[in-house]
Parts: sequence; C-alpha cells; structure tokens
Amino acid sequence: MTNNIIEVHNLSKNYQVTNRSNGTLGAIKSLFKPDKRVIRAVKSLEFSISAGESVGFIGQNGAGKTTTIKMLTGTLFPSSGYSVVNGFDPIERKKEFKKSIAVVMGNRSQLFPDLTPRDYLQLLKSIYEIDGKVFESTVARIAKLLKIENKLDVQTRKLSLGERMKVEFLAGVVIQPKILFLDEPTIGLDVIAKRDIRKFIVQLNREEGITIFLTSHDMEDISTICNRLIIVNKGSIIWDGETDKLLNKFGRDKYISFTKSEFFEISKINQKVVDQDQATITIKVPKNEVDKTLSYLNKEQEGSNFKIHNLKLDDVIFELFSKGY
Ligand SMILES: Nc1ncnc2c1ncn2[C@@H]1O[C@H](COP(=O)(O)OP(=O)(O)OP(=O)(O)O)[C@@H](O)[C@H]1O
Repeated sequence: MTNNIIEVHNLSKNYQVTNRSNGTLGAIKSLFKPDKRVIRAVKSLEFSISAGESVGFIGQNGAGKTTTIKMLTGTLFPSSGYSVVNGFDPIERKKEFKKSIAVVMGNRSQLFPDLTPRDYLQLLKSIYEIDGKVFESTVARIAKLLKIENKLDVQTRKLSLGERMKVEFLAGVVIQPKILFLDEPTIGLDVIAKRDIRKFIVQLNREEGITIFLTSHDMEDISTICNRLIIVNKGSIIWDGETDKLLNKFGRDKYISFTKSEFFEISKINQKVVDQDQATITIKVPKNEVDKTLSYLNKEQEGSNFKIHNLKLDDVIFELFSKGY
C-alpha cells in the first residue's frame, strides 16, 4: 500500500493557439485559413508526493507550473497521461475530491467583494456540509493564527490585499483539506504579511499534516516552506529532491560580488562568472580559494566593495537554468 497522496503519470498538456495576422486582410485570412500552433506547456510529468510533504514546484515564467496545478485540481483536462490526487481522478471533480483539496492563487481571488468574510465562510459551510461546531472552532482558531479576528465582519472589498489573502487561506483551510495547492500565495504582499502567511503555511504542514504543493518565484517562500523541490523547465522536470540536498550540491562554493575597477580583466582571475553588468560582477569561487582570490583582486586593484556570500537558493536555481536544460 502506497502513502502517495499525489501521483502523476506521463501527464502532458498541449494548448492550441491561432496566430492572428495583422490588418483587415490578415483577419479575413485567419478566418478562412487559420494559422494554428501547438504549445506543449507540460511534457510527460512523472512524480509522486507522500502525505505530509511540503513540495515547491518551481520554474521560470511559462514553465508549466499553473497548468500543472490546474490539472491536479481538476480545472483543466490533460492532453495525455493522468494523475491520482487523494485517491481521486481530478477530472471527475467528485464532491469528496473537492472537499479534500484547497487552492489559493495569489493572483486570482475566489472571494466575493460584496460579502464579508464571515458570510462567505458560511456559504462554504453549507456547500461543503461542515459540522457547525467544527466550523466555529476552525474559523476562530485560524482567524486568530492569521491575526484577522477583527476583519471577519468587514466587507471584503474594504480589506487590504494582505488581509484578503489571509481570508483566502482561512476559506481554504475551513473545509479541512488534506492538500493545499498554492500558486504564488505571497505575490504583491508586504514583508510582514508574507512572513505571517509563510509561518501559517509551515504550521499547517508541520502541526496539522496538510500536504503543501506550492509554486512561487519568491525564494524566501520556497526555502522557508518547502522540504522538497521539483524544478521544471519548458514543461519537463529538471531536478527533484530535498531542498537541502540541492543547496549542499552547490555548497562547496562561495560567491564574491564586487565593483569592477577600470583595470579589471576577467581572464586574469580564472573563476566562473555568475552575473555581471557594466559596473559589478559576481564570481563563483571554491571555498578554499576565496582568500587567495580576494587578496589577488585587492593587490591588483581589480575591484572594490567586495562582498562574500554563501550560495542562496536563487543562485542555485539560476545555475541550474544557465546550464542550458
Ligand atoms: N489558456 C492557454 N492557452 C494557450 N497557451 C497557454 C494557456 N495557458 C498557458 N499557456 C502557455 O503554456 C505555457 C505554460 O504556462 P503556465 O501558465 O502553466 O506557466 P507558469 O510556469 O505557471 O508561468 P508563470 O510563472 O509565468 O505563472 C506558457 O507558454 C503559456 O503561454
């Protein structure tokens, strides 16, 4: 018997799009002879997630993350392959399936602006047939954790973005899901709201055992919340493993960033350039060569404002992508 709460087999999604030609003539031509093209958004994904894991599903813009979440939550049909989520085929959209998952999307609100959060939650209570006592205690507990107890009776349109996101979370969790799908949940929020929400997600995962499937471009979200990362590029998985393992794999090096002097010549230092613009440069240096490299750069006046830092998760991911997968 497997403990997998999500299983994905050979899952693919193609979108068919029509290229529109310019001008009236072009529009008429497109009408009779449409120029169609297929976008292969997700290609033969294969992975599984155990109950209680906290997984970051990450990649550059257009990598296929949202498309994957939509297929796993049953809002989009796969072109081929299938998934099993909580024992269900998502495309059947069974009531028990819908009760077992929650989806929070940072850029798409599911709330009704004219209702108060409490009214909306009452609506969910009826739809999902949540027991009265369980409902009241969950709302009270989660609202306290998210520090929005005094916002439950304010019309939603009058709430700040951060408060609205917290209500989205409360609405997701009130149905007591087993899996929480999060698509960019902290996008556009200030640092305090981001911190509150991250802390809340970690608590849900560690204390209540809710499985987390998160996409985000915010490395702080990923490193705080996720124990495992699945990295996708152009619809395919390029890395799958523990977050710490990924960091350790690249942990033998340090980064040195500095302002280049007018005498600077990269050929003289023989270290890998990670990033540079007109004024500054970041090089990757093996840990045991940091002192030697720094003293050389200083002595030869190759630069100033030296900063040494350990590899951060976004550096690692940048490196993975720059290897040309
Ligand atoms: N409804 C659609 N019709 C046609 N193409 C689409 C549609 N939705 C997404 N795509 C394309 O599929 C690819 C994957 O898109 P998707 O939104 O899944 O990426 P993503 O990884 O979530 O990106 P981002 O980080 O920018 O949100 C992109 O090339 C996108 O343009």
